[in-house]
Amino acid sequence: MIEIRDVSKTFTLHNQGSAVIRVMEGASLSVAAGECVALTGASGAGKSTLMRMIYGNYLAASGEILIGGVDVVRAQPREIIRLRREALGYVSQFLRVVPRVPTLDVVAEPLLAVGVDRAAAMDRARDLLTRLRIPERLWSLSPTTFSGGEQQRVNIARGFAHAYPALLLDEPTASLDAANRDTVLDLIHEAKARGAAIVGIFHDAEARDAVCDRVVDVTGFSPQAAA
Ligand SMILES: Nc1ncnc2c1ncn2[C@@H]1O[C@H](COP(=O)(O)OP(=O)(O)OP(=O)(O)O)[C@@H](O)[C@H]1O
Repeated sequence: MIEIRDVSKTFTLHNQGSAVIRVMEGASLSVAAGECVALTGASGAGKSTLMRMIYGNYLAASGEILIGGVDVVRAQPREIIRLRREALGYVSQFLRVVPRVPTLDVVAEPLLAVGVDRAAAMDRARDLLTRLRIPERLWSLSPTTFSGGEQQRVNIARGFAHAYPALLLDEPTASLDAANRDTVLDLIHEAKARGAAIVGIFHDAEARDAVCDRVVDVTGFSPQAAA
């Protein structure tokens, strides 16, 4: 479901004499439906860079990144937007808060965007907010004023609302208390059980071991390793 073939990445530093730095070469990885793969490697090894290339925020210099048949490397912006709406979810620790939109709508929005009817979308949003222990009195408010941890949990609820076939997780359990961390691990297990292909970065080794089937060290994709 997520197929990465021979991907390389360079950065051109335009403010430093257009210096070109090669950060990745020969990155290949295949993640099947129902599988969760953790990216590991020391700080600076390229975990976030690979995740950003899969999501289409960074453009790979060469290679292919196939998500449900769409090659993210060659896709037009319009196709990437559709892919993100329908097939490719991304859960980070941080919520991009839109002022004045109530929390329930923030969580239900990805479902409404794919045509789920409003009542069903709201039911799913309520269920997720309850499971992630966001008090009901906050549901009608915008998360703008919420605590960091509350915003993180709203973001997780939003990220798990729609059943994306491919899911990227960037430290989804970081700084959560034990009960909410367990809920997130349950949500990951449920996503796997319905067939999601998942790639994640987990600094929490216990959480990683609880949900991941495999670990891939991106150090193996560094240009030195490929040389
Ligand atoms: N926008 C950018 N411009 C230039 N270099 C970048 C950019 N993004 C990442 N890099 C470089 O690419 C390399 C990999 O960085 P990346 O953030 O992917 O590492 P990481 O494994 O996610 O690290 P960490 O665990 O610290 O988050 C680093 O050498 C970094 O300096």
